[in-house]
Amino acid sequence: MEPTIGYYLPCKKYYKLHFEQFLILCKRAQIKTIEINDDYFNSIHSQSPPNIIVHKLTDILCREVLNDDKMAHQFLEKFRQMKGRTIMIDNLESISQLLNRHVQYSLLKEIQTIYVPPFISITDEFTANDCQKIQQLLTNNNIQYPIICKPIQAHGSESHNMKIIFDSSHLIDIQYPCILQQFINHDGILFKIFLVGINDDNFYIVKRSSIRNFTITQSLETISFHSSEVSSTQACSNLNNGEDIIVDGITIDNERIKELVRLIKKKFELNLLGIDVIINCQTQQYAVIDVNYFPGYEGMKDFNQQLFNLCENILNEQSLQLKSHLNKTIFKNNSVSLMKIQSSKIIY
Ligand SMILES: Nc1ncnc2c1ncn2[C@@H]1O[C@H](COP(=O)(O)OP(=O)(O)OP(=O)(O)O)[C@@H](O)[C@H]1O
Ligand SMILES: O=P(O)(O)O[C@H]1[C@H](O)[C@H](O)[C@H](OP(=O)(O)O)[C@@H](OP(=O)(O)O)[C@@H]1O
Ligand SMILES: [Mg+2]
Repeated sequence: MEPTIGYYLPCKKYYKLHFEQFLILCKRAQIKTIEINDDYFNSIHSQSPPNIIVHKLTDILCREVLNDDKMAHQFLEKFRQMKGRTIMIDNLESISQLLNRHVQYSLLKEIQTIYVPPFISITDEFTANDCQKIQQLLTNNNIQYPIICKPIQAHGSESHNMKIIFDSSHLIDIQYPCILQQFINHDGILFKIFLVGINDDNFYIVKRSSIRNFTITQSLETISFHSSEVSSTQACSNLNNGEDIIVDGITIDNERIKELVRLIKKKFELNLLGIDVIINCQTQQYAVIDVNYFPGYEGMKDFNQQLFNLCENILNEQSLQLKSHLNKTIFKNNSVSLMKIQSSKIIY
């Protein structure tokens, strides 16, 4: 029977990735593909589940975990019920660890050799309205101005509105629940590391524009921005470096990134990852500021081929395991019948 790959991708993601190219590669390799949607689940009893499911369910996961949405929960349960019969790229529990910035950063911090800029989390109204208390927490955690305020939710439309705050008199501007993180001057350059987990070496580094350096000599008004304004491929913001500031010389050490990728992949047990790294322009320290599940892979020309290779590897492994299982069963059955023959010989 030909193997099957199921997929669930929001429409926007499907087109952005040119996912039809992945489907063509599957067809050429005689791998069946099927879209996983309500129609699929309504007819599921008449078919065996796919060998693999590729998905971006982060929006639905957010609705389930953070908003306690019943419909989202019911939909996700259908995927969970396939556990053991289907390999999910990737596991829903592993992805959930990235949805809340506090959880994500805390897990990253557990990796001793990885630097995450210091942060605190503001999750209750009482603290959010008490600027003195927030300042105390910042001081206790050795966090200096400027700071960056990020929504605690890491995925979805509401999660990319950020603020840069320059002094304690503007702590009133925070929007909770959020994390407040030390702003690191990094010469306005961001490195996006895109990973397709065939092996630890399989990553691709893209350089993007980012927020320019700040030197605080006086109190500044809070700056609000959307992360795509400063770091998307089309970004052209007055928060970026001006054209007169040349930062082309900044490079990143491939070996250090390789180790960072290995550690983060192992920690989160995920195959499709985007890791955002900035380099502190004073200390040269590498800082991980964000880990995204199933990012856009913009700039990586052969993403669909890479994803196909990953799926093909998994299918090959599955079929090897099945063969060895069958061999064992045949061997076991043969020995059972041999024993029967021998025992019947004894009897007769
Ligand atoms: N600690 C920091 N110091 C300096 N700049 C930062 C820091 N954290 C984030 N930034 C800047 O803010 C931008 C958005 O931050 P972050 O990546 O956390 O947001 P996001 O909305 O989750 O991004 P993405 O679109 O990649 O999911 C970064 O691209 C970078 O330019
Ligand atoms: O620039 P990248 O490839 O990192 O862009 C990502 C971005 O990191 C966000 O995480 C988006 O994901 P959500 O937070 O889940 O909305 C991605 O959106 P998507 O529409 O491609 O799934 C961006 O690609
Ligand atoms: Mg993110």
